[in-house]
Amino acid sequence: MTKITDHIRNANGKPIFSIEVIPPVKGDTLKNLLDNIEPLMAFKPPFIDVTYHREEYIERPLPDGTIQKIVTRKRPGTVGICSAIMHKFGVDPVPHVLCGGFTREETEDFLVDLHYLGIDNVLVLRGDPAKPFNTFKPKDNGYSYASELVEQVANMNNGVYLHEEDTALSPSDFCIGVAGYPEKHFEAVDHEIDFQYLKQKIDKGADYIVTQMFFDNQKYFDFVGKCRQAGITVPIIPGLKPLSTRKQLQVLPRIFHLQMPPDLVTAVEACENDQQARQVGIEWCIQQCRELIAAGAPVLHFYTMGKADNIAKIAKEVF
Ligand SMILES: NC(=O)C1=CN([C@@H]2O[C@H](COP(=O)(O)OP(=O)(O)OC[C@H]3O[C@@H](n4cnc5c(N)ncnc54)[C@H](O)[C@@H]3O)[C@@H](O)[C@H]2O)C=CC1
Ligand SMILES: Nc1nc(=O)c2c([nH]1)NC[C@@H]1CN(c3ccc(C(=O)N[C@@H](CCC(=O)O)C(=O)O)cc3)CN21
Repeated sequence: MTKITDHIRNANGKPIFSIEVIPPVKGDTLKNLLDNIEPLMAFKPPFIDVTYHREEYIERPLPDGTIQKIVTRKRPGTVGICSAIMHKFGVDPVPHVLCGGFTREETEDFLVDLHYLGIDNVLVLRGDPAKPFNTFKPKDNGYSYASELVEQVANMNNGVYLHEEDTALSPSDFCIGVAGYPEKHFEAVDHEIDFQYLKQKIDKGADYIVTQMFFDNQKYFDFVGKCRQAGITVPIIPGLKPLSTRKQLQVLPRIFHLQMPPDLVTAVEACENDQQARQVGIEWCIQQCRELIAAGAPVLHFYTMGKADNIAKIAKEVF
């Protein structure tokens, strides 16, 4: 399996198309997901990210007045989907590996499974709070920050597993991606602090950065400039999501803590229906892509969390 950093190197400056998919809700089949991304294979993504979704908590009131807490998982199957993508399309999958919901030992087992399958690329994240909570809580003996998980993966790459009683284990060879926030991670007190923690992830062994989505390229350019100034030399991949409904004008800033450029707001507000908004989202994203490519972005990474027809239209214009 080729590392993401090698895919970038092998492209020799030619921009790469890549996508991110979300596992279907349990009970669904993989077929819809694969059918959806099949048309995008024409644009030859060398890798596809598959998100990971931790457990959620449901609270069920009981007749005796107490509350039963039920733990459930809405979107299981990340590793299976990675394997399917690898074998159906011959594309390198990049599973997301989270701190949330995992002990260190469970993380080690997860990474060992990936290694068995020949999956050597991972995106290492802290992850979101478990629904319905709004603060992140690590599991007992789990990690609070992505940098700690980066360190564990980097240790495994050096043949150092969690427990020294496990002797003579082979080193893994993971290429490690991490998340970066051009508009600051919402929990960070200020840009400076957030930036120090990003630097920490790189210093502990991360090989590249993928950004949170943004709609104003200047945010990405400023972020890259700041990284370079701070001595971060790894590739910085822009993450892009074409706006696709009118509602997203409010929803996306709320979920992902980003600003919508006034021109995009005006254009979407002038739309009479979601079909028109989807078209505005496509055109906006095409402009973003052209400018990013001209500025030398190594990869354009698309968050295709459902229907991918808009991504196909964008890729057709841009690649
Ligand atoms: N489920 C998935 O596949 C994906 C999830 N995400 C998102 O990733 C976000 C958080 O993940 P990461 O960026 O990997 O987290 P991170 O651990 O790098 O940072 C999380 C927050 O903690 C702060 N922080 C980091 N290190 C710290 C330290 N040592 N001491 C104090 N504060 C520290 C950061 O400034 C930031 O506010 C979540 O919002 C999550 O939803 C992003 C992409 C995909
Ligand atoms: N905080 C955070 N959590 C994540 O899981 C996450 C990020 N950020 N940033 C990078 C990627 C991108 N992700 C996503 C997740 C959902 C949509 C999405 O399109 N969601 C809905 C809107 C929200 C809703 O109504 O639920 C959509 O209809 O487009 C996009 C990107 C997942 N990843």
